[in-house]
Amino acid sequence: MTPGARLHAALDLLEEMAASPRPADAVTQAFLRARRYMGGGDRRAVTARAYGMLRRHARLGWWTGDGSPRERLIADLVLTDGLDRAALKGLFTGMGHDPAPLTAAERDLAARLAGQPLEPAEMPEAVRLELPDWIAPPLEASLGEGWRTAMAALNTEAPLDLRANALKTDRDGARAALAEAGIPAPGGVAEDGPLAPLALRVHGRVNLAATPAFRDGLVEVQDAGSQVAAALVAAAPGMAVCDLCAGAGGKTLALAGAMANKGRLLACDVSASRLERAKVRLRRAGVHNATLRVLDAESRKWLKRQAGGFDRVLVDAPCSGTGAWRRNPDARWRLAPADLESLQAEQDAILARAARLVKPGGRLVYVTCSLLTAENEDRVSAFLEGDAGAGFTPVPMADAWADADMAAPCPAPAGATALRLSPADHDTDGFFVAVLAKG
Ligand SMILES: C[S@@+](CC[C@H](N)C(=O)[O-])C[C@H]1O[C@@H](n2cnc3c(N)ncnc32)[C@H](O)[C@@H]1O
Repeated sequence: MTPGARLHAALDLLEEMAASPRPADAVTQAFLRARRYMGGGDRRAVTARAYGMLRRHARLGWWTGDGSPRERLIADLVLTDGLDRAALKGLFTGMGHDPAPLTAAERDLAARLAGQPLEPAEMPEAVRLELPDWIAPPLEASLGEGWRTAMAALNTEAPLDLRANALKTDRDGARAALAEAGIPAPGGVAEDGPLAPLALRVHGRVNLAATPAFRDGLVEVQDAGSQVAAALVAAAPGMAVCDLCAGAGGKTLALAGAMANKGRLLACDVSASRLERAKVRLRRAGVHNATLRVLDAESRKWLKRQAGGFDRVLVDAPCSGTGAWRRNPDARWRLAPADLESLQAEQDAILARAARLVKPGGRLVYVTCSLLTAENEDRVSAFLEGDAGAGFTPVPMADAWADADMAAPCPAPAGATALRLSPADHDTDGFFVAVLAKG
């Protein structure tokens, strides 16, 4: 594809994203599936432009008066790439698959923006930080002094983190298997990921799904922060463990590894389709001790019978996903204040349901990928103060960390009863973990 044709394809992708209620990654997958003729370099260039522009969405909107995807693209080429009029003309030729030549109004826009910085001093802070106005205050209140740095880190591209599957290999074995498949680039090595003992980190885009290391279940894609959250469950062989919001099984897989396939692992979710995806991943990873259960209207009685049956119950709660904005840069624009309110009610209800499943002497582990106190500390406090939390006490994070057998030192401050991870401070996605013991 010519450079102009790549821009045209990026524009088509951005227009599809703008018109679709679905998340950007789902739209991108469908877009690329429908264009199998595109080579690897073209795909990378097209998605890099589209995702880069998603990360600059508010700033480009500010400059273009919430302009169309095409106006934003022109603004991006001028403000980010520093292209001049002649360079734009060379891309917008209208020939072959290049985009149509600039109109008079578009030429005026490019002239107005020429030589301007992407972030001028007069740009409002929420725009500069790529935040919807309503969420800036609660994020600032939740993160305190370093919130601007945290927001900037949250708007960068996330690396690809993998977890070596302890059921099949160790970290060095997985690294060697990846290297054999040319991952990362030939001659490079997958470095150790932060904090989590089985984490490997790969920079740049790679076709992981095509490697034997992935197909044979030696590695799974999982952010290092998510790996830490799963490790803090401190699941061990022979235990009964329930992953109540298992989704597509990211943490279930890690729990199965920690249990060495021994004991009972129950993975539940309200979404049958996510559990279907978990099934495929569990099979590939060689997990034999997991049972999957879709939670529906009929499940109430069944769950009652499970009361007091588990050494560990993990609640990886549905949440705002603010901590994962590096991976889903469009998510911040799809979140509304009302979502946050209903999520908190859901989190309280799931915690109460989970509490009944824990054995005396067992643990309830509450996890979100949110950075907001309202979904984290406030939910744990509400739980402990309410009837559902009677008999539960928070485990000091240093103790939970020691129980999880982590090699790295505990990153939580001394005396903390919860762990907060963030891209700025820990180089992971944002996560919150609280471990609660049942007396
Ligand atoms: C953060 S995601 C889970 C991610 C998953 N644990 C992983 O590591 O890949 C939250 C999940 O909670 C599920 N969920 C929402 N409401 C639920 C409920 N009432 N009970 C159980 N699961 C629920 C959602 O379908 C979603 O899959």
